[in-house]
Amino acid sequence: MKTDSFLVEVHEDNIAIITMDVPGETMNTLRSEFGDEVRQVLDFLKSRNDLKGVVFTSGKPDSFIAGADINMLASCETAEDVYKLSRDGHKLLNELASQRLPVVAAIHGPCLGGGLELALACDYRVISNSPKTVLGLPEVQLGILPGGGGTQRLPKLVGIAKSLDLMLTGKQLRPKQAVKLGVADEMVPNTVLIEVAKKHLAKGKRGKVAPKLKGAEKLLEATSAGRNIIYKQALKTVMSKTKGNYPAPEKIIDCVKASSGDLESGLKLEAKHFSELVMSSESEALRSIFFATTEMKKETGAGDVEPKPVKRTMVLGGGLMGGGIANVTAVKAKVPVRIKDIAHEGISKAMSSTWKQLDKKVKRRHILESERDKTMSLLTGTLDYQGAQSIDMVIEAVFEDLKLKHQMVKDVEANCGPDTIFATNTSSLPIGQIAAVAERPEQVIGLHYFSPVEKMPLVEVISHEKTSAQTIATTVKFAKKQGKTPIVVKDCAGFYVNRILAPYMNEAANLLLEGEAIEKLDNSLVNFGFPVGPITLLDEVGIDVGAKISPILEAELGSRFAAPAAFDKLLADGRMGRKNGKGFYRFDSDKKGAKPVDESVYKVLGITPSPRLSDSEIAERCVVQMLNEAARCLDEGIIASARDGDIGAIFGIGFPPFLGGPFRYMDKLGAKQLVAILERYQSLHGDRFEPCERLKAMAAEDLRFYE
Ligand SMILES: C[C@H](O)CC(=O)SCCNC(=O)CCNC(=O)[C@H](O)C(C)(C)COP(=O)(O)OP(=O)(O)OC[C@H]1O[C@@H](n2cnc3c(N)ncnc32)[C@H](O)[C@@H]1OP(=O)(O)O
Repeated sequence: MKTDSFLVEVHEDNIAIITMDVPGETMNTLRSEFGDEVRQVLDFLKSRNDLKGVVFTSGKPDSFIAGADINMLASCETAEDVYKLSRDGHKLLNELASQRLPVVAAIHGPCLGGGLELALACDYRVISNSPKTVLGLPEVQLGILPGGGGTQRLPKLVGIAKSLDLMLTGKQLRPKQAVKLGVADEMVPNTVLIEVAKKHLAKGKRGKVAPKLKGAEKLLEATSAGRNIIYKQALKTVMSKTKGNYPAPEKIIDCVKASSGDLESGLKLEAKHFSELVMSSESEALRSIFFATTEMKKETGAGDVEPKPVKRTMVLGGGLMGGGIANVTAVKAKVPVRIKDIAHEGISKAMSSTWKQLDKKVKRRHILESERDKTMSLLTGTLDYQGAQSIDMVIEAVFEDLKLKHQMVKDVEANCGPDTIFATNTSSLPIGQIAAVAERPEQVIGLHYFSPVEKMPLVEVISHEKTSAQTIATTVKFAKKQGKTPIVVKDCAGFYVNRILAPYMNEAANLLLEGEAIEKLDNSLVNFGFPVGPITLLDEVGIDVGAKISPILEAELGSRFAAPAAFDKLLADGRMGRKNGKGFYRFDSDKKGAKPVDESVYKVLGITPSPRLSDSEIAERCVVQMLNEAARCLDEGIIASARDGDIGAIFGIGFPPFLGGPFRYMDKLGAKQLVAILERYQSLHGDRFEPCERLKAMAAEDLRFYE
């Protein structure tokens, strides 16, 4: 039998193979409109007494089911609609689970969210050993919880501690991990997936499963007192991470608590919490990030222009940034990269950091030794440009000095091929100025990575006036291969991310000089939702780096960028932050946990801390500076859209994801309200708070950035 999205074939051995293949879609997702089709399938199974079992699989070449359709969730108008959706799903999955035939899910490719919940309602799960196969319940990353029975079925299968870990982090399990945890029963090559799945059917219906637990986990999960310890610890960890800004994790814990009772009550509670979360502003914001990044995956950054292939690359400079860029080029993009440095030490340092990272993965059995060696063979070093003619893209990561960068441009043009792209990883110098000495300025582009390169998801691709569309498209495509989310921004001091970060950091510095204490400043912004506070960030980035960038921004963009003069005193006192172990915090303490403030810094700055403001006042003063500058960037066309501005701030700075980025947050506040706040601060603290024209115009007409 066949419906639009399901094909049921009965093989000679009387085993029914259900293949899900939603027409016209790249990936299968679960939608309420499939309810009738699933019912027809279940009725068909019921009608065939001759059947011995069922295998459920996907017709998509490299994916199983990517979860419930997020668009469908986003279009729900009331919590009641969502509740019904969840309960309808529960009913169908309960029926699948309780019908007389054993069912095996045969999984190859992503099996996420509702996809895994469907698989959990089956008796067994056989998965392919392909790196494309991942299993997980990532709903928490969308600000929701598994609403298809996952909060009840997973704990029954693998225990509560493992379930909480999976659901609270949203992590995706590779095949080996999935089998080890007991989420999947067997891992086999994709070519024999269906055959092996069929073999599991011989075991019949599964019945109740006792999670395979060991040691302390077993002891704790056996008693209600023990389970309470696990819940308490989970809540503590969650709260320390979320600062109460995300409602989903607490509700996940609540549902898992209910999983030790009867299934139906647990499912009802799950549907209730799920429906409230889908309607929450936090989930709306987090969903917007999913939609934006999915959209961005398809964009070239330069319209219809075809990118050129990048088969060979060179990185200039084997320092922290250069080493990181070489790493993602080899590890993620799997493209050969030559690290050119002036000294052997630079090259070997860069190569050994990638070796260490890969070797750790070998030791944890995440990759094979042969994979490590294959990746390492993509990394080579050189002190000169010999053989550089065939390089398609050079990425320079040398010292921030215009003269030096000019020399690099000239060297590359003299030694590489006529089509070689010169990408500069400058964080502050205008690309147009770097390209000024180029014979082929159309092949010069900015490619600004964030530190640590291996971890930070964003890159800014900066075109200057003469950059060609093909250079942009090629660079954007290559950055994506490196696993990055690129935003294309215009050439201006600070580009987008550092430009909106600078006034925020300066405001924190102003507050410090007004007497607010260092920990209080950091805690205020961490409680607001940033991953680290501004003073910690300054220590991490380097006080000297901040001091170098500030005058460039001030000269190009105006006095609102002036860094507090007292900061010169810090440099005079030899304070650069973590890199030289001397900054706002003490780096010499071996105590675990938060680093203590280096109290002597107050003396250097000539201040005595005397906190006056509340956490929210501190956060507001810093954040509105960032918002005002972000609106200016959009107005000036530095970023192409509010969406790019939101993704840039979230992925580059860690702007609180639950607020959806600065533009969505401005829409939430309302332009009128934001302008009023800025004007109040302007009257108190001066013109650096003057609202930009765009915001004033939007306030006058009550406009929003997003429809
Ligand atoms: C009731 C339940 O508990 C609730 C849920 O299940 S909520 C959903 C939980 N699932 C998720 O969060 C997974 C979301 N998807 C992803 O993370 C990624 O798409 C992926 C890892 C599965 C694949 O990534 P990748 O290979 O890069 O492909 P990607 O471009 O993202 O997606 C391919 C297509 O599938 C779509 N898609 C993937 N997952 C989707 C989902 N859950 N809902 C709607 N569309 C989805 C994308 O929009 C894209 O559509 P397009 O081809 O028309 O642009």
